[in-house]
Amino acid sequence: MVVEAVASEAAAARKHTEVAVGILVRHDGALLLSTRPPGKPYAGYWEFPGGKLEVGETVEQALRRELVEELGVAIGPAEVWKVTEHDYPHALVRLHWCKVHAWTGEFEMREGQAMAWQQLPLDVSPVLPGAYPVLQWLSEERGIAFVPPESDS
Ligand SMILES: Nc1nc2c([nH]c(=O)n2[C@H]2C[C@H](O)[C@@H](COP(=O)(O)OP(=O)(O)OP(=O)(O)O)O2)c(=O)[nH]1
Repeated sequence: MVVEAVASEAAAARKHTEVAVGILVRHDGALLLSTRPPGKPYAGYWEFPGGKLEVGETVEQALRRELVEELGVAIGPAEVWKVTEHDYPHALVRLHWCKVHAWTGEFEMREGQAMAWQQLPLDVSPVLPGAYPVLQWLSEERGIAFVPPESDS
């Protein structure tokens, strides 16, 4: 159908928003999640810390900047582990996921978020649907089943 063809061309032409995301892993394996601040799309949803790349930034640079801005911590080395995409009504995002095992500084919620160290399976919800694939992989690494909630996707 013509309308569908036009819609899919529009989707194909839609520009990706590049996002750096940090999976902070504590010595006991717990993962850091925080809530999205008021005023942003999906406010109150749980997510891994991170944010959009600014012009000229690498993923690692953006992640380092975002974690200082949001949490007040300086991260050690961060390499991209997985890259995923999610098509939200507000944006088509490409998520660059980095596992981070070292950081310095005290956690300070600089944007009024809540934070929680979580073992898998998570006991916080709702979680941003764009994070489901990595939750699946992280769960597989630990031999745990992950079932994405159907209502949020
Ligand atoms: N930080 C983060 N973003 C995620 C995750 N999963 C997921 O789909 N996203 C999406 C949601 C947003 O569309 C995008 C991140 O953009 P953002 O608006 O939070 O970034 P930002 O802090 O740079 O925002 P801004 O205030 O500068 O606009 O990535 C996740 O686990 N963590």
